[in-house]
Amino acid sequence: MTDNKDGIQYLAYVLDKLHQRIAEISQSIAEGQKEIDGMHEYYWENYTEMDQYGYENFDNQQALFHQISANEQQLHLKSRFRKMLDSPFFGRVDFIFEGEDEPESFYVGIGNFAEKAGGVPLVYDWRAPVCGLFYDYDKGPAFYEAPLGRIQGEILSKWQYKIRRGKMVYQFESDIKVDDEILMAELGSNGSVALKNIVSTIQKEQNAIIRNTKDRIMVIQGAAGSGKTSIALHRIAYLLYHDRQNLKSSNILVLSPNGVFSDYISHILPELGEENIKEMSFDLFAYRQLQDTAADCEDRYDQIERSLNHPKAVTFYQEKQSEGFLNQLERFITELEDELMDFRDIRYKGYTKTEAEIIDLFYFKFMDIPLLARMDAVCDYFIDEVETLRDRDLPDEERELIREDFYSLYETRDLYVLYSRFLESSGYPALTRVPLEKRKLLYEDVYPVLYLKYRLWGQQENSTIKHLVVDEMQDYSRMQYLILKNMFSCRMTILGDKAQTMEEKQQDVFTFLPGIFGRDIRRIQMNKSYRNTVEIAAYANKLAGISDMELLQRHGKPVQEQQFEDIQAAVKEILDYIKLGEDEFETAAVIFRTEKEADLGAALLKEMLEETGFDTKNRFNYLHRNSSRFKKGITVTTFYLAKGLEFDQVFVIFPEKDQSALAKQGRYIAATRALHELYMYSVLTVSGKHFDF
Ligand SMILES: Nc1ncnc2c1ncn2[C@@H]1O[C@H](COP(=O)(O)OP(=O)(O)OP(=O)(O)O)[C@@H](O)[C@H]1O
Repeated sequence: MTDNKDGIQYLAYVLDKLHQRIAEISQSIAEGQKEIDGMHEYYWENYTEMDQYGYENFDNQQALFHQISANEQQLHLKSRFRKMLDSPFFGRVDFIFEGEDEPESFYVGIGNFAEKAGGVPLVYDWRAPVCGLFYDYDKGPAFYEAPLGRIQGEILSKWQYKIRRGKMVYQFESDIKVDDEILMAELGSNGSVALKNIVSTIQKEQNAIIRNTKDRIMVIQGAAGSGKTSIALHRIAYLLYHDRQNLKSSNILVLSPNGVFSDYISHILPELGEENIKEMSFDLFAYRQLQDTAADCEDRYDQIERSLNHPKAVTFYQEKQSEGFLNQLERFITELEDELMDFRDIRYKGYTKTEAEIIDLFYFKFMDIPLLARMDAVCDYFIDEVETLRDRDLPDEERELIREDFYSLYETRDLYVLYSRFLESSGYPALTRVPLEKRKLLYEDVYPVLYLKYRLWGQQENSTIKHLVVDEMQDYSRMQYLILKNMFSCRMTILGDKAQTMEEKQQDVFTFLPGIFGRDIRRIQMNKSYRNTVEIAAYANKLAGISDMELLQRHGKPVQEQQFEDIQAAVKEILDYIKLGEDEFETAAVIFRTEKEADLGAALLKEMLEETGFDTKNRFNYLHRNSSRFKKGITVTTFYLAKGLEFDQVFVIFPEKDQSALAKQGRYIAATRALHELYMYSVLTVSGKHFDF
């Protein structure tokens, strides 16, 4: 045994045991593989002689599956232990259980590790109940919730360790919370192309969200850089660990803003020893759902670009997502019940369903079925009657003919036509009358049409998803939440920041979410920012008029503001400040207002960088709406695509003359992407050449 109160000795001990365990697992995997090969061989040699009922074959297959799954589990374990060789633990709590004399030491790491399977852990998974002590308390009385109830006691000391490549970098006893030197060191480090795991420095208020299993719907309003996305992902890891029986990674869905963001967060769960989860953009989902209504739908980005480029052009975006519009749509749906129908008798080979009978079925017997799906029920009822009377089933072709007859009682079943009619009747321009393949919906119409679709056709609830995470909650309208509520009746973690709304007006979803989800909602506010230096956060807060943010005392270079004639001059200036050499920064971003400006800026910057010999092939990235990767080096993009990401240095280039509310939000979103250095440039004109994709 070793002295488990001495971090360095304990490290050596744990590393030794890890090596031993990895060697044992490797051997067991090799033996398992031999078994699998043997089973295959046996099968091929004997399958012609196996019993005629297939019992032996079935037994063999079961044994084979069992062995393959055992091997997969071993491989998974081996990969986790190998990861732990780099840094087996990062914390320790010495805790005296109530009624005992001697403290016990609990080492905290990214996973459980015991000398033997099922043995007492040498290191505890950060998600284990006892590890709550590490995140929630300082020295003194403390407790944690174990499966059998609350465990009381006292923390005698708490330690923090930084171990890299199996070597102790530093260790110290911490009297204060984890909010200390290690946190500062972590925050002071450079940004990378993936969101980092924060297990070693999770803060108390963040821990409370991560470990909350009580509240069905959590809504987290958090300032820029307060760790919302990090927390959401750590929370998923925590829930997967705690409810292994019922919750699998395939039961969780994240609604994320775009592909690059998905890539950016995709490393965390595997890093925490969990499988990755499904991600989807709501827009993409909506477009797929509307494929049989319109061949194409406009992007949200087109909507933003239009608002920026043609601020005076008439747009109904806000109006069409509003509660008033939705109420109008609801009234229209009620009127359709009557107006859409053109009842008459339906006849089939001597059998008749009279108009009166159809009306009775339609408005009474099947009244709970959504309008456009209801006639199927009436039709099935009739077919059933005919089949009973004739005492035989009707062929499929005949059934289809009858069905067509029943469908003809609707004046139209085309959603596009119905929605257009609604627009006209409510005083909006109608949609252009074109065949399906030429139809393109404006972004402002996408969700109203989807809403109409669900109200008229019904919406299937998704029962495989047991937990839904909605990131960037401020970018979803009330209507979108109504749709989500009908799609998912599961638990939800909804997070975002009203100050980062991508519209002229900030949206506080909390004004309408309780009305949609009821009182089950737990609201949490996080005002502490971890990403930016004090200088950057203070500057950004001023831009957005925020005064209640708590700043972590990490200082850096003052924000530099400058004005230039045009984009070319601004981009030229950047060359003098970008620090992407060795021992310097890892990531820098040049963030523009619109696609056109980013396009131009990217072309200019690339050319100028090439002249200096910069490796643009590998370290220059123009991030546009179809990109799916975020790379190290310099990224050029727009503010709306930079959302959720972070960079060591950020250069923001916006036209001076655009002081619209949306451009202001854009400046705030762009500025809060900076970890260490921020340069705010304004340009008087935009001119020059374009980027060649
Ligand atoms: N407890 C913590 N320990 C170390 N780093 C942290 C902690 N909490 C947050 N961070 C860091 O702060 C930065 C911001 O985190 P994150 O991106 O999760 O915030 P956010 O609230 O989603 O931001 P935004 O809304 O601005 O996109 C990240 O670099 C993250 O690693």
